This record gives sequence, C-alpha cells and structure tokens, in this order.
Amino acid sequence: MSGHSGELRILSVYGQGEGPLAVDGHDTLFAASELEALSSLSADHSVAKSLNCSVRLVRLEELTGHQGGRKGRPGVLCGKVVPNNANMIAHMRRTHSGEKPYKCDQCTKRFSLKGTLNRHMMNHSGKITRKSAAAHRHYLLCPVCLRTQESLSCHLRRVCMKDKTPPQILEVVEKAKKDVCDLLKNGRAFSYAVLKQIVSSPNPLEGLIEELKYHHLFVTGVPPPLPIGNPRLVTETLSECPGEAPGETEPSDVESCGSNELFQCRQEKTYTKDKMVKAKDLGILKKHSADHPLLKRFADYLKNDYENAKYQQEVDTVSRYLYFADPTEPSLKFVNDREKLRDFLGQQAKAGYKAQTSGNYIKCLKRFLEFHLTRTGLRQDDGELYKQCTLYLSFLTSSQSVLSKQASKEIVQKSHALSFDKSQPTPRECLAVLDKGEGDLVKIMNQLDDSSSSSLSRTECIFVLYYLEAIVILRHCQQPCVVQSMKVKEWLERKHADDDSIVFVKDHKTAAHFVVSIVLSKKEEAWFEKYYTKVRPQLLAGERKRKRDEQDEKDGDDFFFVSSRGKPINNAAGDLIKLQQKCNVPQVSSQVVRRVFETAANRLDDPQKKAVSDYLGHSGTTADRHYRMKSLESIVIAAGLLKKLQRQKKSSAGPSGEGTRQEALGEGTSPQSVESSSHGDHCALPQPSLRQLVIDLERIPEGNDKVKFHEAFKSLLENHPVTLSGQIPKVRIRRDTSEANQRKLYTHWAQKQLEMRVKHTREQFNRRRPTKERVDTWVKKQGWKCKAANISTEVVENWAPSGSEDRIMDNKRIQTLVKTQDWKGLHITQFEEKGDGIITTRTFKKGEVVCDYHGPVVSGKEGENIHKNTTGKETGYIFFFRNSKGQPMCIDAHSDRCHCHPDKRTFGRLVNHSKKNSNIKPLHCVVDKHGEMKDVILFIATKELPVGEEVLFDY
Ligand SMILES: C[S@@+](CC[C@H](N)C(=O)[O-])C[C@H]1O[C@@H](n2cnc3c(N)ncnc32)[C@H](O)[C@@H]1O
Repeated sequence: MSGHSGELRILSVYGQGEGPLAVDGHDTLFAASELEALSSLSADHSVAKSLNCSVRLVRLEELTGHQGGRKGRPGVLCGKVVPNNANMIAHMRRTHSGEKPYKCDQCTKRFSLKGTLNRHMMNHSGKITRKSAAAHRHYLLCPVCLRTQESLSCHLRRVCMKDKTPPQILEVVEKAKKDVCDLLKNGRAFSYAVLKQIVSSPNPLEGLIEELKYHHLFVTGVPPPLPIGNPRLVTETLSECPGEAPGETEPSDVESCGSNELFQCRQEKTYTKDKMVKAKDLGILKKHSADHPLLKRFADYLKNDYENAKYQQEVDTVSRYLYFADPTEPSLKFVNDREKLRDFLGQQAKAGYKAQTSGNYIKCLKRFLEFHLTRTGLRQDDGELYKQCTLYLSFLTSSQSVLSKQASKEIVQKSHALSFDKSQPTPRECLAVLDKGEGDLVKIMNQLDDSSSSSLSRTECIFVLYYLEAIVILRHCQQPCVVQSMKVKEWLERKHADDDSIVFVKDHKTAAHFVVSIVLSKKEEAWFEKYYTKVRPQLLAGERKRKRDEQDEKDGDDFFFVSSRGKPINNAAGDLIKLQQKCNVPQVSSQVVRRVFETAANRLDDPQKKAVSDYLGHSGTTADRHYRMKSLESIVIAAGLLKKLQRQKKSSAGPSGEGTRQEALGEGTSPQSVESSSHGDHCALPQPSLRQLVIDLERIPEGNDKVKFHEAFKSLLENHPVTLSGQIPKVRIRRDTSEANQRKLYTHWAQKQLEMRVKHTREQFNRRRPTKERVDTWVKKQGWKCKAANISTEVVENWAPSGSEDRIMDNKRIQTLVKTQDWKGLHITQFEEKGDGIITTRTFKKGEVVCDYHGPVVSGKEGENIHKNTTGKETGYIFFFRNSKGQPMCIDAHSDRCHCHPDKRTFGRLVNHSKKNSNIKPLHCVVDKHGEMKDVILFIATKELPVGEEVLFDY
C-alpha cells in the first residue's frame, strides 16, 4: 500500500439499516487535493451523510506509523466506529500503533489505557482510590469456566455464553457480583470447628471443596470420579430397594400403585400421596418423553451394561431433572447451570423429600453423565461441553456428600425418635393381617385339595398371592423387593433343615450384598407349594391369553410371585397395603415391621441379637462374614428367635401392664387367642409398650429356666443320644420333652453333634496337618447331613497334633504316606560340607510326623555286614534300632533308590546329623500289613519347624 502524505483513507463504512456497505471507498485512495475537503470533521460527516452511513477517515501518515493492523495483519483494523477524528487518532495511537501513551511517573512502565495506569499507580501509593476500587469489583468469577474475568459480561458474551441472550448474561453477571460481595462479607472467615470436622471426615478433600464452595471459592481441576469397575455391584448399591428409601415410601412415579387391580379398595390419602401432590404442584415430577434419543440411549446403557432390571425408574429420575432444567427438550445443557440443581433440591425439600431421596436423584444424574463421558463421542464432538460435564460431575459428587451426611443425620434422628415411640405397633399387631386372613387362606387352600373344584376365582388367586407376599414381608421381615425378586429356581432349590425349609433369594435389590434366606415352617411351605403348583399356573394362564397383544412385555415365568397379568409383581409394598385394607387391619409397612423386630431383638443376648440381625440382613456385615454365619442351622436358629419375638402377646397384662415372661414371648399363645385379640379396634385396647415388656422380661430371673432346659436336654439324650450320624430328634419328640424349650433342644443337640463330628474329624488328621479340601472330601464321604465347610474350617484353622504316639500308625493318612513316600512340605537341598540335606517348605508343629526313614528292614547282623561292605558314598545310610521284641534290627537305605520307589529319592535317608540343633526324633512304630507286622521309623518334630529350616536329628 503506498500513500502520499496528506492522503486520507476511508477505512470502513458502516451503513445504517442496510448492514455494512462494501463501498469502493473502503479500499480507495483519494488524492490529497480531492480529499482536502474530507480532511476536516465536516467532510467526514458529509461523506457519511451522502452515503447514509458512518465513515472513518484516517490519515495515511498515522497508518504508516504502525505498519498495518493489530497483530501485524496489514490494513486490517478493528472496525470500531469512533465519534470524531480526534478520538480516531487517539484510538489509532492506543490500539493500533503499539504505542503506549500513558506513562507511570514513578517507574518506566507505559500503559495503553488510563484506567490501567491508575490501577498500576495503586502499587506505588498503597492506596485504593474510589475509582480503582470500583475497577476491582469487576473481577468476577465466570460460573461456567470458573475463571475470574476482568469483564465478566464481555467474557460471557464472547466465550462462555455466546448463545445466550443479553438479559440472561446480565442475570449471571448480577449473580456473580452478588457472590463477590457475599465472599467479601462472609466468605473469608472459616470456622475452626467446621475445618476440624472436615479433616476428620472419611473424605476430607470432598468436604473441603464443599466448604470452599460455600464460601464462594472454587477448586479447579477436580478429577471426575473413576470409571466404575464393577457395574453390577454399583447397580445393587444404587438401586437400594426402589420405591422404598429407608424411613419412607416414595413411589418412583405418581401413577404407580399396587401390582394388581384387585380389591376395589378405597385409596387412603397417605403421607406419601400428600408428598407427591406437593411435588407435582412444585413442578418436580414432570418428565420428558422416554422416547427421546438421549433418554433412550441411556436406558439401553443401563439395561445392557448394568443389567439393571429397574432401569426405567432411573431414566425417569434423570428425565424429571432434565425437564426441570429445560422443559423444551432433554439436553446436556443443564451442566451449565448449577443453580438449577440447587433450586430443584430446594423444591424437593419443600415437598418433604428426604435427603436420601435427593441423594438418589444425584446418583442417577451422575450415572447419566458418566454414560455421556465414557460411552458417547461427546469428547470428540463437543470438547467444551465434555469439559463442563466433567466439572459438573465433581459438583454432583460434592453435593452428594453433603446430602449423604444429611441423610445419615435424618436416619439417626428418626430411629432415635422411633426407639422411644410408644405408639409403635407391637409385634403381634404387625402380624394382624396374617392372623386375620389365615381363615380365608385355609378355606381357599382346602378348596384346592378338593378335586371337583380345583379352579379358583381370580380374586381368590390374588388373595393367596397377597397373603403369601405378606408372609415374606411380615413374618420373615423381608423387604418388598425380595418378594419381587424371588425366582422359581430358588423355590425349587430350597433346602430342608428338619421341619423347616429355607429359600435363598440371591438376586435381590436390597442394599445388602448377600443372599437373603427365608425360613418357612412346614405349614407355610405347604401353602407356598400349593400356590406354586395350583395358583401360579392359573395366574400365568390368564396372561397367556392376552400375550399376543403385549409381545414386548417381560413375562413372569422365572418369577415365583406373579400378578394376575402373569407379570413379575412390581409393588409388593402396595399389595401388602391392599391386603391390610381388605382385612380391615391397621396398615403397617415392611419398614415398621423390621424396625419393631429389631427393637424387640434388643432383649436378646448379643450372639442371638446378631443372629437375628444377620437374618434380617440389617447388620451391614460383609458378604464373607455373612456366608460364614450362614450354615443352615444358624439360619434356622435365627429364624426361630425371630418367631419367638413375633409371638409376643399384645395385651395380656394385668392392671399394672405387667405380663409374664411366657406371655411376653408368646409361648402358649393359641391361634384362637390371637384371632380374638386381633378383632375389633386395636388402638382401643390398653397396650403395654414394647419397652415396658422388655423391662418386665429383664426382671424375671433366668436361673430357673436354665435348670429346666438342662433337665429337658438330659431327658432327650436318654432316648436320643448324640451320635456322629444320628438325625436331630424330630420336633414332635422335642415338644414332648419340653414344649417351651423345643427350639433350644434342637439347637443344643445340633451343636453337640457338630462338636462330636469336629472331634472325630480331627482324630483322622491328628499327626499331619491336612488341607481344607482334604478334610472337605473326607467329611463328604461320611454322608453326614451337614455342610463340610463348617467342619473343615474348624479342623484346619485350629489344627494341632493330638493323640498318643503309640497309636500314630493307626492313622490312615500316615500309613498311606509311609507307603507312597509322598511326604509334602520337604525339599532336598545341598549343603557345602554335608552333601544333601532336607529343608522344610511349610511349617511343622511340634509332634507332627515329618517323614519316615524308608528302606528294607533287615536284621541287625545283616545291617552290620552291609555297613562293612559298603564304601564311599553308600556308607552312613543304615538306621539301627530294636524292634518291639527287643531284637536288633536296621533299615538298610544304602542304595540311593529303593526297589519300591525307583523314581524318587526318599527324604528320611537324607536327613543330616546335629546334636545341638536336632529338631526331629525317630520313633519306632509297627504297622499291620496284611497280618504281617512291619517296623517303621517315623521322624517326629520335637519343636515347631519354620519354613526353610534344615531337618536334623541326633544320630
Ligand atoms: C544319612 S546321610 C545324610 C545325607 C547326606 N548328607 C547325603 O548327601 O546323602 C549321612 C551322611 O551325611 C553326612 N553328614 C551328615 N551330617 C553331617 C554333618 N553335620 N556334617 C557333615 N556331614 C554330615 C555324612 O557324610 C554322613 O555319613
């Protein structure tokens, strides 16, 4: 570009109303003479006027001063409209010439803006002027990228909220300003107590981040949570019994109710319903269509990757939040607005949701984001959104930790309140529906026996279904989702223990990570069997007729409990309510029942309490520990204890409210008395509280009962002594011996037999420590009806040599080892001065047989001859001893390989000598080999031998 001095150049022309005009003048050079007129302001305006636009004129000498536009791009300038020529010149100088006109008179620095100079001057003066303080307030935090910005509005407009409207940006700026003020006012002081609490919390870092956030300070670079290793495990943890968070029932959907349409019961307005209505009013229940691709893909992910049967519930949860965040359509944009989540949680709190429920929402949202971060192409498609999602994920994690703390607080408060709640129902009241409905159930069951009318009406079928569900929930204190998860296979594979049968439900969705066991009495088992063989097929058959129309729905073939539509039942809690309404008894939820029995279990001693707690699955024990306790016997014992607690009679107390121990434990309570006591208005009857009963129980001396039990047990043993293979005396026999102690007699007898079996097993392995597998195999061979592991664990874990030395060779294992020379735990190694020797590869206990001195047994004389005739390497391998008749004998092991084991070097002949450090001793024994007595020299450990020790004996 060449120019003449005095030329003016029209840099750009901005039209008014028609957009930018690409007029020639944009790049046209005007001759100085022609532009004489344009060199003044008026000329500038006149051009503008004629073109109906704004024109900028720049003198070429000014342009040549900076050699082009900003960042070295010649001729490309900012296109800014300035009001007049003077301002234009100032603008050009400041912005495009690289010149910095404002100089600090205290140092050499120059600044292009006066405001920047002013701020710089503060460094010298140490004072903040009114003007500069105002400038400082502009350092606001961008809530999206979490960076402080000199001009937030400008930053949002250009970067983080490019697609938002000015009012939306203004709103964010105003909020940021408010936050800064709040930070200055309240955010700078930290409470020592709070910090201490955070530091001692299980996740101090998370707590700290949250606390900083509370103070309007943000931590950047927080990594997103690690990818989930075991989706299945996480699924189980996340979906704790859907629809039943501890302490409340919050159906996943407003519309959801019982699994069936039976009993036209009036729907009572419950607390839960109130809550749902409120939630609906507050707008937190609306959701997007599940057909939206975003939600559909998430559903597929949950269904396939997590094998989450209840995936729709989780999708709905996410959908509700997405709707709240943006009712127009589901999107990931919600990650740009953290305030929205706070609003949502606030609304949930207003509707009366518990912190745990809100926590569940956050869990689902996290999973939704994890899905997008790990399973979609979000990173490649939209890097910025991907980044926002990771930041939001950590925000969710922090929010979750706050909610979980609040949730535990709520649970503790609630259980504390409940433990002192005298209006809590008694155990008997909890079971009122079972008592009241039993008559009808028996009638229906009898009807099934009658071959002429084996088909039930649909209502009758449903009644049986509901009643059996109620047995599992109320009598066996299981969560409704256990009922929903029980499979046919699990029913068919139930185990029998004496009169009881145990159903193991494996794939349930409770928070507990172990198999749920349900101990059914003989009567209950018979009902369940009739349901399975006669009622369930009717329910399934009803469905088959309709199936053609509903191909896509899952059918109930695998599930034990099926609805009248032949589907797996989906709301056992709702079914229970319906049954209670039908039987006209007060509604008691599964949660209340479990709590009542937990409280009632307080009266038990610690091991019993633990057994009940484990049975109920309340203890939070690890799976490992739980499986160990779960021998059939222990499950049955725990179930028996629970039953005992359930038999607590409701109101047999005298005027003082005191009942007898027997009454309190329900012993001798006849079904009739239960029936009569459960009729009428429960609340009208005088109630001794459970607490009172527990106190009464404690007042009664135990001693007398103990004596009675021991007498009963002695009497039982007279006719049914404990034997290794004997059967536990039948319930009838135990009842005849002592009605009150029949269960305890069972336990005690089983315990004695177990002890006897362990002792007997130990004897089989008394001189060589066995492996667990070996004991298991041996126990299985005995044909005892017990779990081999119960015995082998006991034998192996506490193994020590036992029995007299005279009888060691009675031990079959030792006999086998002598014969096979297959001694384990030893290794041949070389020693510099001694030649070969033996070291241990496992520990040996004092008294354990280490190996034998193997070789042909010859007379002493023969031995001496061999000794004389052997030279060199073969000397020193003859073991002299006296046999049981006192005759001199010897074992000739001069040959490196014996005839019977030509493939192996036997250990005994390689044991070296030491007088001082000997750790084994030889023991002469005799073994009967097909009627012929054979001498054996065993080596017995004289002290504990650690691994790697040389085996030595004093020659
Ligand atoms: C029964 S054998 C022991 C195995 C022998 N070390 C080998 O290599 O076959 C006995 C012979 O081992 C050697 N021996 C045993 N104990 C020893 C010791 N403490 N020091 C040196 N040599 C020893 C002697 O040569 C002895 O005659």
